[in-house]
Amino acid sequence: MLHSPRALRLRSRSPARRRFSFSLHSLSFPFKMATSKAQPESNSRVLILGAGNFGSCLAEHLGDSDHRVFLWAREQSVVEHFNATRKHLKYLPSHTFSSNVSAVGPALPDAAFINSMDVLLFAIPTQFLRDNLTKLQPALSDKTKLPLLIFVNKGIEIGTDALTLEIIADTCGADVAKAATFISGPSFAKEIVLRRPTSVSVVSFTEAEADKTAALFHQPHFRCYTGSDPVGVELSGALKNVYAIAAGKCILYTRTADEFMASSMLLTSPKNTVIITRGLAEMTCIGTAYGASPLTFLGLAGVGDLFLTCSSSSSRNYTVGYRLGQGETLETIIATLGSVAEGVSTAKSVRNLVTQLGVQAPIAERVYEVLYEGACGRVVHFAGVNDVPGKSTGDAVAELMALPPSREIELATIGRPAEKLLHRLGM
Ligand SMILES: NC(=O)c1ccc[n+]([C@@H]2O[C@H](COP(=O)([O-])OP(=O)(O)OC[C@H]3O[C@@H](n4cnc5c(N)ncnc54)[C@H](O)[C@@H]3O)[C@@H](O)[C@H]2O)c1
Ligand SMILES: O=P(O)(O)OC[C@H](O)CO
Repeated sequence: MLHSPRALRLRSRSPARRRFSFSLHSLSFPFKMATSKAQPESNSRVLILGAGNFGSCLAEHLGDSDHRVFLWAREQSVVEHFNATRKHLKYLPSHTFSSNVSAVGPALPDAAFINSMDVLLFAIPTQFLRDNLTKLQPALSDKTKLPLLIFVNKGIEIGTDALTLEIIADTCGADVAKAATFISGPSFAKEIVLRRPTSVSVVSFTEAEADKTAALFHQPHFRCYTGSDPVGVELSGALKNVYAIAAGKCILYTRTADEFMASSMLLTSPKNTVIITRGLAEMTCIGTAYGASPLTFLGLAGVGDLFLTCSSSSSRNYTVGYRLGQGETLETIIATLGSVAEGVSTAKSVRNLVTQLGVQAPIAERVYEVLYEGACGRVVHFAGVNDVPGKSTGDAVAELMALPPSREIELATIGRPAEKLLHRLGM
């Protein structure tokens, strides 16, 4: 029997958790900051910016919990079709959305509309966030009346190598960045709509904002665990996408003559155990050097999401790797994927970060080289023998295999990027 989602949600809600297990670099931050308006338990007015896979799914999730949800879509046809049929033209096309979800757009909502919201949820791919926040900034200028600000994108901005926290600080100021909350973790959009059990990390520099976000989202099939390391959670979500491309790409080698080499390196059982384990080590090294807590990478947003994304053909990033392995070009894959795979752009920033931080991340570097310097999925017949100029997937594997022995994990806590960021935020 299906209980009413709201009844279940209210019944299962645990007392607000007040104790955070970790503060960035074990510091506590006794600063004054803007926090959002008090949130009602239900009937919040929520504007979701970005009506793609995830924005649409989260609209349904919150609509399910008795909130009044507005979904901003950039396409007139999506807005009209949604409001006429309660169906989305592109994502979940056969699903009928809750009656308390409606679409707005295609223009960005104006300041009066924004100011009537309790919650703004950004489900826009990372590369487009700066532009949209710049346009919305005037509506967010009164720091005493900020809505709850939630970000679910998982990527790093190319060109600047900025985390979302920095993009928010650049466009809307330090107070808004400090109040922002980030949701990340193993969560496929469609599975949330199907009410499959999902658990996520919900983090903010401002504990009260993370608590409000958790209360807003928490349902029996959607558990929220709060935390205070947005830098680590952001890096986790962005980096796991790069390793998912590597994991998808492994499939190539089951059918080629260099199977032996690949299988000894990558295709143990389960197939991508080594990618996941070494990927986690690389993520933790990069994150710790950046200034995040190594523990964050052991959480839902870290190993949890890495494991899911590296193991599932439902993942767009894994699919990119898989299709590269089938011999398709990156251009064709991007043009036909129908949805964003953040790892493709994030691989560029990760390469810069790895160089800047001086850490070892050979898998991430090989992913970059295969995506941008190589044959993009052209099948090579023998490892190390390339049939086209540039880095092939076979060469990448051969290089990884040929690395000298090294320590399994070595964490350097340089922490300069995070320190710089905290300083900018006045923390
Ligand atoms: N799909 C998932 O299961 C999932 C889960 C967790 C996190 N995420 C993250 O959420 C973010 C969005 O993912 P998605 O799956 O919804 O992607 P998507 O490709 O399905 O949708 C992207 C949306 O962004 C919109 N968009 C494109 N260009 C834009 C611009 N210039 N300005 C504003 N909007 C623009 C598109 O119209 C579309 O509605 C990504 O960072 C992704 O990593 C996705
Ligand atoms: O489809 P992907 O690869 O973007 O993964 C979606 C989510 O991040 C999984 O948690």
